[in-house]
Order: sequence, then C-alpha cells, then structure tokens
Amino acid sequence: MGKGKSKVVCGYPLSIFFIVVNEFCERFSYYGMRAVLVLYFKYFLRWDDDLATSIYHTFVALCYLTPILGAIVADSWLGKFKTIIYLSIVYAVGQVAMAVSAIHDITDSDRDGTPDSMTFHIVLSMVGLFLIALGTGGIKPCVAAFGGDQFGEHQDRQRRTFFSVFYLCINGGSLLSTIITPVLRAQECGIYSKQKCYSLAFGVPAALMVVALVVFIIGSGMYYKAEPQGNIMLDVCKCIGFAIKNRYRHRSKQYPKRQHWMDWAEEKYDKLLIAQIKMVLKVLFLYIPLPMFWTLFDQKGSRWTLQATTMDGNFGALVIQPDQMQTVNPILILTLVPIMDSLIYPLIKKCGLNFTPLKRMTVGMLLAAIAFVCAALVQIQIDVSTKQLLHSSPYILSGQGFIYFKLTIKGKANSDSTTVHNTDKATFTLRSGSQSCEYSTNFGFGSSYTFFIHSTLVFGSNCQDSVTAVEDIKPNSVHMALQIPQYFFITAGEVMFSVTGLEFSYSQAPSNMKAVLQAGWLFTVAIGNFIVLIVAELAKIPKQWAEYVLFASLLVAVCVIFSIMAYFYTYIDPTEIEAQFKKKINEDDEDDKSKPGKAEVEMVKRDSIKCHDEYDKATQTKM
Ligand SMILES: CC(C)[C@H](NC(=O)[C@H](C)N)C(=O)O
Repeated sequence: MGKGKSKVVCGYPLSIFFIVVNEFCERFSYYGMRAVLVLYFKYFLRWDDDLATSIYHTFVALCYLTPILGAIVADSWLGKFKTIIYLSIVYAVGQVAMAVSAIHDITDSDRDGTPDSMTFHIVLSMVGLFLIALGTGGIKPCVAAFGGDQFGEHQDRQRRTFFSVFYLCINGGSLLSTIITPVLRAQECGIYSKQKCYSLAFGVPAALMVVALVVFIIGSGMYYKAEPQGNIMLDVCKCIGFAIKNRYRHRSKQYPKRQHWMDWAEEKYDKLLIAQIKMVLKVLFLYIPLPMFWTLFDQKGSRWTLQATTMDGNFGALVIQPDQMQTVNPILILTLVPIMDSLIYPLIKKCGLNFTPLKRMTVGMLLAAIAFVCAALVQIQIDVSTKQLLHSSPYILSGQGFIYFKLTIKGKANSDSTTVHNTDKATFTLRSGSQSCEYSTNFGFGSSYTFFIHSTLVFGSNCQDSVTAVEDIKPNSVHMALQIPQYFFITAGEVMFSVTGLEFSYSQAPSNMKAVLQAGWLFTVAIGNFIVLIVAELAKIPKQWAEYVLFASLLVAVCVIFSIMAYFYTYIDPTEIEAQFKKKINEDDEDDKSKPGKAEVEMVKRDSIKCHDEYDKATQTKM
C-alpha cells in the first residue's frame, strides 16, 4: 500500500503518475529553453562568444545551487507540496519573461527588424533566467523526494522502479525538447518584420511549465503530504555547533571519550536529532569525491560538441549538426535504463553478486573515465587526419591576374555570407552588371576553399572553366559516428552513477531531511560545473587529447578514493532507526515518571549507550 489517499495500480500509488508527468513537462521546459539559450545570447542580444558562454555556465551552476534553498523551504517551512506549487509559478513566470524578452517587435519602433532598446530585452531575460534558476533548482530536490514519499515502508522495489521511471521522464523530456526547440528557433516570425523565432522557442517551454503545474495540481487530492518539521537546517547547524563547542570545553583527559563527536551534543539535544544528523553527515562525507563525475559528464555540451565541429556529420540522408550529437545521451538513457533494470542487474543478482548502490556508482565513475579515453583516441585520430593548411592561396597567387574569395564549410548552425552548411553540391552565381554565370562544385564537411576567378572570365551560362577551386583545409574525414562509443560509456556511467545516486540519497536520508540530501546531491553537479570552468581557465593544455586523458586520470584517482570510502560505509534504514529511537524515548519518559529524582548525568550516559546500540544494530550492511 502507498501512503497517500491514492488508488494503487499494479502495486504503485496512482499519485506518482502525476509526479512523473510533471517531471517530464518540467524537464522539457528546462532543457528546451537551455538548448537555444547560447544562440539567443549571441544572435538576439548580440553578445560575443565569451560573454554568452560565461552567462550560460553561470546560469546552469545557479540552477544546481538553488536546490539547497528549495530543500530548506520545503523541509522546514512550507512542506514539499506547497514549495513545488509556489516555485513552479515563479518558474513559469520566468519562462514567460524569457519568451516576451525575445519578441523583437516590442522595442522595434522603427520597424527595421532589430530591437531599438537592447537594455529592455537584456534586463527582462536576466530577470527571467533568475526566476527560472530559482524555480527549477528550488523544486528539483522536492519533486524527487515527494515522489519517494508516496511509497510505503515495504515498497522498496516499487520505489526503486519509480526512480528509474523518473529518470526516464527527465530524459524523455530532454530528448524531445532538444529536438523541437531548435526547429522552432529556426522559424521566422514577427509582427512588423520576420526574425528568427526565439520567442516561440522559449514560449513552448513556458507553456509546458504551465502544463507541468496544472498536472501536479490535478493530482493534489491523492498525494501523501508529509508535514514540514520546523526549521530543521537551523536546528542541525545549532546542534553541530553545540557538539563542537562542548567537545572543546571537555578536551581534558579526565572526561571519557564518546563514540562519535556528535555525541557531545547529547547534553542539550534530542538523541533522535543527533542520530539523524549522523546519518546525513555520513552521506554528505561520501559525496565529497562525486563532483568529479559531473566535471566529465557536463563536458558533453562543451568540449565534445567542439570536437564534433571538427568531424564529418554526413550520415547519408541525414546531416547531423555538432550540437545535435548531444541528443545521443537521452536516446541512450531511454534504451539503457530499462535494459539495466530488467536484464543486467537481475542477471548480476542471479550470479550471486551483491551489486550494491555504492558499487554501481563506482563502476559508473570508471565508465565515465573510459568515455574520456575514447574521446582522447578520437581526438588523436582527428589530429592525425587534420587539416594541414595546404597553402595560403592569396599569398601564392596574389598579383597573378586572379580575384579570389574564401569559403568555409562549417558544421555549425550560424551563418555568414561565405559559409555553407552542408556537403551538397553548391551553386554560385557570379555577376557583373547585368551579366552572370553559374559555378557549381561539391564540398566536404569542415573544409575551406579559396576560389580564383580568372581575369579572362567570359560570362555565359556556365563559368565552370573560369574558376579554380583550391582546397585550403581538407574536409573533416573522421566521422561523427566515432563519438558514439564515448557517448555510450558516459551514458552507461550516468545510469549506474546518477540513477543509483538519486535513489541512494533518498533511501539513506532521515525522514525530515530527504529534500536536504537531494539538494546535497544536486550541489555536487554545481561544483562539478565550477570545476570545468576553473580547469578550462587554469590548465591550458595545448593538446586536447591530453586534456581528456588528464580528466580520465583524475576521475580514476577520485574513484579509488570513493571506493575506499564506500567500503567503510554502512547502509542504514532511517525509518527503522527513527522508530527505535522514538520507542526508546517513550520508554524512558515512562521510566522517568516512575523514578523521580534520578541523577541526570547517569541518565544521559545510559541513554547514550542504548541509543548507540540501536544505531549500531541498524547499520550493518557494508558497501
Ligand atoms: C542533472 C541530471 C543528471 C539529469 N540530467 C539527465 O538525466 C541528462 C539529460 N541525461 C537532470 O535531472 O536533468
């Protein structure tokens, strides 16, 4: 049985249907907006690449810092349900602000197609992004934990499946939106003049966020809504502070040692709270090496995409743009999660191996390191095949009776007058006054040519013989399909690391700090992103393949440390520990009433021993 008033369908509370649909729509909204954000900065707000990239990464990092705020509000004040509702409204307003900020007609009073007051658009979009970061980050730890709350104590298996389905929804939303919003952006729209339709590309994610909110509200009557339990974060901080102070005051040898430094808070704080803090600290300690995984993982959107720009994206009927390669990740997630859950994990179990969550996460890290080794191998191949500059055509041929123009064949989505975006035959028209002729040729992906037009050119219907094409940069010969192995390994790593970590964070958290631990988990993503920024700035390694190898080695080193930490970790059942503590405290209360006047110091000692026993009994399984 689930915990809410919800009907149970196939062993699952019906209420979780609304939660996973909400997550799907919300992730569609988030990833859809994010997919076109850099292009919006660059082409609409007219920012340069560096500014666009910095603001983009700052926004992403902020999205993973705000979960802490959302978790505090949920766990200590509003509860998860209300926090999700209120912050979703903030989120939807932010998305609408983004869509409005992208309507060029609003400030285009001279109707020339460009906004007249860029300040208006910049301010509105920055306000929009701030609200989105607050909303998406704020609700993120609450939605996952709220979903977990819907399951009863004996529904561990169903809860695990829920977290897998939840992850599928994240990736389903991400996949669809990253395909759809770039298409919407490429449309032309406007009232007075037609421009690239960023407002539509932001408008659809805004609509999806409204749908997410409505779906969540519809499920309202069915949810189990755990009550917030006071300002838990403040209590936690005060309790830790008191334990440290008390330990310091009693540092002399005449005072007997206590089992755990947090036990020094026993004189003042509830033993249940102390036990809960111990549980959280144990998990948070384990999180310390985790950001390194995200450092590698999040380079899909930066380094790997840049790598793809130097590769051949011609898949026959389909020409793939470098940024579109990122959709391989959610596609693989949608395939791998069910395979892992229904085939690989049960098979490992059948072989008698205890593939615990922390072991899975360790393997996930190793897979990510392998992905970077693959990326390095691909990079070496690119470097070998590269594009030596054959010659500098203008230098060699200048002054010999030619005029020339340069043409670069790019794999990027931007456009200038001499850039061709595919590898098809292109036809140019050469004009002089009313006379013209046509020249056609085939191009390779990523190549660069200089065309020399003979000064003896005679205009006619065809000027094929009067133009000489010289290949300055060879076409990309390493195919983008070679990136698939690295995407495969990083995604398999993600399934083992991230899906497992999400569930682990929930299952090991005390009941009143579930959202706080989810936020702690997401905080590792934010730190991972900051490491990317720092390393990109500091370690200016000239060879890209060497940088990939460096990251892979760092992750392997971190992985070894993590596996040692994980070996000493003992799994707990927070519900059981809490129940035992509550029972013991009740018994002691009864005891106190019947034996008044007992020395307080003795009681503290006795309680402490009992509570340690309970805690030890409940924490037995190792890595
Ligand atoms: C940040 C998380 C790992 C997660 N992202 C993904 O699942 C990507 C799309 N594969 C998310 O919660 O957005």
